[in-house]
Amino acid sequence: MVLCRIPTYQNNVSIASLAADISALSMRVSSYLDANYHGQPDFTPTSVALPETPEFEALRNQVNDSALDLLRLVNGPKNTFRTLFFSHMDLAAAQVALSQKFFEHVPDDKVGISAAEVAMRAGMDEDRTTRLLKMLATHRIFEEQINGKFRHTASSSFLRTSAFNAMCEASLDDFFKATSEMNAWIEQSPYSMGLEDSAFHKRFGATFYGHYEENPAKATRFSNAMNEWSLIDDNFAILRDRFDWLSLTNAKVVDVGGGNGHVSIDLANEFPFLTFTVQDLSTHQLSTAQAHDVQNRVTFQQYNFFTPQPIHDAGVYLCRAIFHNHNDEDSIKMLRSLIPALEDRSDDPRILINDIIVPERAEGAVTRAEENQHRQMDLLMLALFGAKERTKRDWKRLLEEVDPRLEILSMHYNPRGAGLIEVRLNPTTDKKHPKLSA
Ligand SMILES: C[S@@+](CC[C@H](N)C(=O)[O-])C[C@H]1O[C@@H](n2cnc3c(N)ncnc32)[C@H](O)[C@@H]1O
Repeated sequence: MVLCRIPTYQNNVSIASLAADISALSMRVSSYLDANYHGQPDFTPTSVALPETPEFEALRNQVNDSALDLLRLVNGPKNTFRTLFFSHMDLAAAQVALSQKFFEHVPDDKVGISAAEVAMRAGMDEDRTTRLLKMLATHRIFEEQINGKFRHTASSSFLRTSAFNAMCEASLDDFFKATSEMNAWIEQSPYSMGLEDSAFHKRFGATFYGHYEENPAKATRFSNAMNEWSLIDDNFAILRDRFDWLSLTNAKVVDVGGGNGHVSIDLANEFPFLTFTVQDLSTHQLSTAQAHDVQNRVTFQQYNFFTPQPIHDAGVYLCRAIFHNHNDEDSIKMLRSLIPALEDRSDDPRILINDIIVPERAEGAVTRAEENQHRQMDLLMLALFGAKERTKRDWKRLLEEVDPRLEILSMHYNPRGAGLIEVRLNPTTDKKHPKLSA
């Protein structure tokens, strides 16, 4: 007798079971907000900001998984895809609203303003302004009142006031345009990827940073966006708290590819005994540095991280968000450029990698909503740089290939973004016959 294995699906959920989950989870969210004196959010511009604690994030992610599944079941594939595959129209409305400054033109009051007035302030025609505003209002980004005037909601008000709009604009401008070339680029380059072999390069005819060197206004917007992004993915907290800075005997830090040095400046403010050298190739990045109060402890140096590291006496080589925008081949070159600076040292220096550690898959405490955000970053790195975000296994493989003596001392996953990997060069490991790491 042949026994057929019945496939099991993780997907055995029903509308009723999801509704029950959502109900229970929503009560927990609401109680959490009450217990922490947060107030309950609504769609008005004065709505409370949500907490960003790990407990709240975990709840929020679970609600997302269940609520999105419920919508998928209720809508079915046809309606789900109708919305998903046409969502670039929704994004296009936000793209124009950002570049035409709709969020600033609508006043910060309860009365609102007509589409004709928004159009006049934006310097464009009323017809298109109305259509774009109406699309946004379907997402509760602006509210269209019965008298036809548009006023702010919590979401539109957020984009009016938050510096996060620099990241939204960069995403809907350059990133969006580059990503739309992804399939054409893969057809052209099915087996390779890199800075000059990417969807971005195909769209703009230059590498990401090359394009920004030629467009200083865009470069400034990106630099602002990066500053703001660090608030969103919470990677400064992990950098500050998950490495024992106080234990350092050598308090000299080199921030490799440190941009305008904002991370070093923040660390310098937290730890007064540390000194920093911020290295970057871009003179534009280096020129926008604002070290102010800590300028005697934060210095800047132009340096290409594909060439040998010139500073051989630092205690920490910080590499924040510089590998995720390079493919493996380039990342290996960058790390190998550091090795001579770590060799024959009695003070046991560290490499600190502050980059995303992508979960292998959504399981256990990792929700699909959380994995989706990491995967968005992974594919963004693919589109912009022909590069990747890496899983724990990818990081181990990469470091082993650079030099078998590189030893991972700790890895801290961050559900909201960049994690932290502490690495040292273990002098006792045989370069040719490494110990097999666990
Ligand atoms: C994603 S940004 C990260 C900046 C900073 N570490 C941070 O976390 O905000 C990457 C940085 O690498 C710099 N960069 C790119 N190519 C470089 C190279 N060959 N040598 C040195 N820096 C480079 C860019 O100018 C940019 O500032």
